[in-house]
Amino acid sequence: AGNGFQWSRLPRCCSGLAAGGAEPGGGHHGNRAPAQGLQPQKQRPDTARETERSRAPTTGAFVEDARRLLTLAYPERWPLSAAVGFLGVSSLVTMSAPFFLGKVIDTIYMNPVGENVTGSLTSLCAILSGVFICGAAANAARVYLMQISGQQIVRRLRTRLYSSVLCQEIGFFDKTSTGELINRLSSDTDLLGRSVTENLSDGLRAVGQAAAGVGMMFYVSPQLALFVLGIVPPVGVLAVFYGRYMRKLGRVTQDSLADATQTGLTGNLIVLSVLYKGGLMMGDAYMTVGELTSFMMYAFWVGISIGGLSSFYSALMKGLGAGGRLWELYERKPEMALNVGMILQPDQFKGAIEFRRVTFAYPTRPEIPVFSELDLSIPAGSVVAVVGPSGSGKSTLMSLLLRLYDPVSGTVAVDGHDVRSLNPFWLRKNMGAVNQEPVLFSCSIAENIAYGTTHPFQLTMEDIEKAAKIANAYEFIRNFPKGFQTVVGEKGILLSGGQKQRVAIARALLKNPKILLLDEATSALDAENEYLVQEALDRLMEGRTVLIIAHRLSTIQNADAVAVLDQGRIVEYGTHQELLANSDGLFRKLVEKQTILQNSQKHMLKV
Ligand SMILES: Nc1ncnc2c1ncn2[C@@H]1O[C@H](COP(=O)(O)OP(=O)(O)OP(=O)(O)O)[C@@H](O)[C@H]1O
Repeated sequence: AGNGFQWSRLPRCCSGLAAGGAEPGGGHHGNRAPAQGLQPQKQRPDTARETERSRAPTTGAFVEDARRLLTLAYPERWPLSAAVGFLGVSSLVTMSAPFFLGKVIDTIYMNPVGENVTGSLTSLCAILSGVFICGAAANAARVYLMQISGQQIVRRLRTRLYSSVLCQEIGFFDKTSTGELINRLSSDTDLLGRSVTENLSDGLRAVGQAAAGVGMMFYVSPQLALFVLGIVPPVGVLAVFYGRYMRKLGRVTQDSLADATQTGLTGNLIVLSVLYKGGLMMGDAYMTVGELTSFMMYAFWVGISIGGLSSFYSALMKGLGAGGRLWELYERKPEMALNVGMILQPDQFKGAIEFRRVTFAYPTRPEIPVFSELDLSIPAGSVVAVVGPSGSGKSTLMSLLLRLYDPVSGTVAVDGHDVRSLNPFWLRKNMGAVNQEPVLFSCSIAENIAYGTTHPFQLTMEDIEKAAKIANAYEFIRNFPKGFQTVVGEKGILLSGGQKQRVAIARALLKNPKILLLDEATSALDAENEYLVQEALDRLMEGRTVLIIAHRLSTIQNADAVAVLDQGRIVEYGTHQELLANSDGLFRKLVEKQTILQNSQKHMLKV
């Protein structure tokens, strides 16, 4: 770490897709099998919980969701408790305001004519101003604490969710779109975070204020309070019928207008009735003007609080809805455990590969088999080129070998061991992959080269430079003003195709895998770049078992054996010469097609 890299910035992709995609040091799963001989494989996790979640929501599920929410908020219990305390103070001040404002009005009205009210009015208003300022300060403290706690909860939630996403099997990403995952991570976490903080405190405040408001209405005038409570239900019923009638009259799009009219009508009727009854009571000297004002203000607060409760309810439901989607991802166990299973000792690990009667279909298309009873053997240390028409499954062979997917039947074996029994983390650590579009990350070239090695902390700048030299990448990297510290942009966008490939080759060289998977998908490299990449690849291939998706005749000619893939099986297998000798064979036809293509290109160039 002393050479200036920011290791913490290296992406920790659990799936290990890139040439060096394995996570150094066992990652955060921590259940890495000890490196001694064969280790037993653990049971595959069940997905029962997932099925359970997809059922219709029940009271049990609701309670369970609420429990999860509370667990999430638990680490923030102290700031949240303080916020609830401040909430109590500010609500108390808010709810005492109408009472004291009523007193101020009575002080003004009730003083006998000619008496100086300045003294008592000034002190009352000064005290009240002080109390209101304290209430506002308590409210500010509540908002601050709620915001901070909410952000902490969202951060924690996002971190957990993100690592859960990284640990899923590849099939999961075939089914789930990136946009959906980003939505889960950004807006759903935000909704949920807010529902346990802001919405909950708003809800608490609404309940508290409604209860206090009703209580104070009774305190100020029990008679008027009883009268109001007596007329609210019938007026409410009236409003519902009126609203329905409006809806029938209007189109569906005018629903909100009908609702608004209904609310306005209900409120106005209630205010009118309070003024009527209160006015009569004042006339009979049962009530002062200040008391009637206080009463009206409390009635308003009760109305506002009940309105707040309904928006709190809808916000809470939104939060719970977002939670339902989040927990599913949060608790999803990958169908393929990442870091359990056998690890082969160096003396047992030779790198022989065998596909035995493999039948496979992608999980998203189970009805379309890619392979049916496919057999292929690749002896340790040999180079086997796979050729075949587009879509015949050449890349799929590699995916099965990396155990990104499991076959439906048959086995994929490394040194005689079914890859399902091997530790995927270990397996991927010992496989390198270089393809036309290498996976580069938006960090420095040095970090990209070092990514995926077993002990990145022990690497020196010399190691990285040496790998870059062998990969024919050193020269172009040195020519950048920042050299190895050049940041390559998202997916390495600031590098050319050939440069990206050479960085990927340097990365694979450092990783030093026993098995190499090459996909030389027809790339649009110019002659010089192609030569440099080919030379680097030749160096990389030395002394390894290589499975190569071949497009160039030169590669096919140099391979120890060529396997021709068609219709889900290996239809021809042998050396280049042997296959070429079969005039009816598919290989011969593929080569002829390519030769024709090359001739036509030559012809076009001459013209
Ligand atoms: N993730 C996936 N989910 C579903 N089907 C897939 C997936 N990846 C590939 N396929 C399908 O599987 C078949 C084999 O694809 P594959 O990419 O292995 O072929 P290929 O021989 O490498 O093709 P090419 O030479 O064009 O790259 C194709 O029909 C393809 O549409």
